[in-house]
Amino acid sequence: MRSTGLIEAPLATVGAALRHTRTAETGLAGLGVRARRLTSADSLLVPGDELAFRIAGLTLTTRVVRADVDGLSSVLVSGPLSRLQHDTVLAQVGPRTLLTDSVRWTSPLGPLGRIGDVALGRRLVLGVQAARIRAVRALAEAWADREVVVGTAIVRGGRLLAQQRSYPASHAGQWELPGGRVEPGEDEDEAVVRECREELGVEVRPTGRLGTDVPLDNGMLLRVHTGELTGPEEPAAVEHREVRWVNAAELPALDWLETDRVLLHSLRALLS
Ligand SMILES: Nc1nc2c([nH]c(=O)n2[C@H]2C[C@H](O)[C@@H](COP(=O)(O)OP(=O)(O)OP(=O)(O)O)O2)c(=O)[nH]1
Repeated sequence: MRSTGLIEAPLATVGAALRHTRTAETGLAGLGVRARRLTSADSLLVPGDELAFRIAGLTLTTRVVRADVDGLSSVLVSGPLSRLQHDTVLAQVGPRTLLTDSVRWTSPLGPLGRIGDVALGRRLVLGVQAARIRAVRALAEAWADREVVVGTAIVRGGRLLAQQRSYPASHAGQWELPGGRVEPGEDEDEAVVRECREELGVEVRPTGRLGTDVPLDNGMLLRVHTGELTGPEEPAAVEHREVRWVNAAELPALDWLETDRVLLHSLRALLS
């Protein structure tokens, strides 16, 4: 079953809304479907997260297998179906984002199950898809006007540059990506170049984007760009406690800011 929706927000912002736990939980409440996250407590879903859905007295559990800027996929872990595959694919269409949601499932009951599919399953799935698209649209369109904080993923020789905060006390010692607020009159690439100069004393060329946006508690959106060093300077900790090049295996061991943890799978993919 396939449903589509056009959303007035950039791809990375729609990707974040799609990953937001609230989309799964409250988006479906109106249909009598109760959704509950079973694994991590982060606000954005990450691969490996499991969700339990209660529908008409039955429980169905799914696991997220992909959560990236181009969409979200999950598969059945347990429940009264023999197979379930849910894929949401996102594509940028000018300033908007096209969302295509497909659900494929196999009923375990043979011909009898197929009758049930037509009578109940299809109507329910269409309702669920419409509710999800409404929930994603509401969040993404509300977030689209937020101020942006750029983060920069600089990679060299299979290692990512991470920096350790020295302030405020609540975050001192935690790791983040170089970056900061986009200032008035500046675009995101310019902010990446300026922040890397100020924080690391290096020249960086922005090369693209990574992962979905991440909503911050301060009402802003964290948006990660990729970049490469173009000059001979070595990155130095100007305002930070330390800078470090980390490989894919070392990545999860650092004490990252909570917001950055939901991007680790995208950063790891960049290193491999
Ligand atoms: N630079 C950066 N900021 C991040 C990351 N993750 C994350 O939540 N943030 C947050 C921390 C801050 O609230 C905000 C970044 O703002 P900023 O770098 O201008 O730093 P700040 O608020 O401490 O302000 P300032 O005094 O340095 O100007 O975004 C990240 O990976 N890199």
